[in-house]
Amino acid sequence: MTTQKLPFFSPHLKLVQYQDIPVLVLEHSVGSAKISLQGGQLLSWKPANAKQDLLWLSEVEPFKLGNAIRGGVPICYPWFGKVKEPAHGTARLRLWELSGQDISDEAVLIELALLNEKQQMEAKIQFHFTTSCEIRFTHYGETPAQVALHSYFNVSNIADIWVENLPTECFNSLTQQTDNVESPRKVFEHVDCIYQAEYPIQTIVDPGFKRSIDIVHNNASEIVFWNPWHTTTSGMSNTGYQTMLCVETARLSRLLAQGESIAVRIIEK
Ligand SMILES: O=P(O)(O)OC[C@H]1O[C@H](O)[C@H](O)[C@@H](O)[C@@H]1O
Repeated sequence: MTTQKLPFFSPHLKLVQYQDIPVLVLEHSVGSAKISLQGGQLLSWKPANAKQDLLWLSEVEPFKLGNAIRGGVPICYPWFGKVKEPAHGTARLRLWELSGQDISDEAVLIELALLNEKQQMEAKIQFHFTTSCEIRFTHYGETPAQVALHSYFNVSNIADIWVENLPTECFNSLTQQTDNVESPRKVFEHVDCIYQAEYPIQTIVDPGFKRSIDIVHNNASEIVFWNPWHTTTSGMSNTGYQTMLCVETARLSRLLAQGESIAVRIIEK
């Protein structure tokens, strides 16, 4: 991948170009992160001393404007899924603006805004990096909206990991039926299901990477759980599914009201 350097914002934050896509790159003592301005999408988060990225990003991602980036934490907004075109809403395809930053020795806050054609704020996203990373999304539009923080987690091998603290019932989007499922849950086939957000924390246990990841949801109503397995998926190689798992923090049935926020905190243990 070629990167082109653009003007520096601060010693810790710079803007680079990944093919067509402008990307903020943070290098700080709390860790390193990359945020695409298309989509306001966190692409990478590696806390200080972490051996592996917490987030998965497709190794075949073409970084083309107007093409949804496969990996990181896409923001699906103002709708989720294929209820309308484009799938998962327009926010992941649009350019967001850097609207604030606050960088101290112990913490970094980066804020991006999604503006409409009248320069009014439709939505805001705040990334708060400390020893963990919190992503907080706020909806400002008048019309109630859906949102999903569609996190792709980086795992050593999907065959060896499991997820703790999910409910034992979910809606299977593939069969359109409610299923009873095991908890802790392992993934060994195409899975696409929606859980009620009964428990605010899930944990991905990954013995291969010798770590666990806590996923702490705030103000979610659903958790979406997805791995495409061998299903052909745009922007993903045919082995991509082996090293990723999506556990998504969502508001699907209970729409976000104007001014309301949803957040996820990602903690490596
Ligand atoms: O291919 P995309 O539009 O990025 O969607 C990727 C996936 O997102 C969510 O996890 C949905 O539940 C899946 O049904 C969908 O396949």
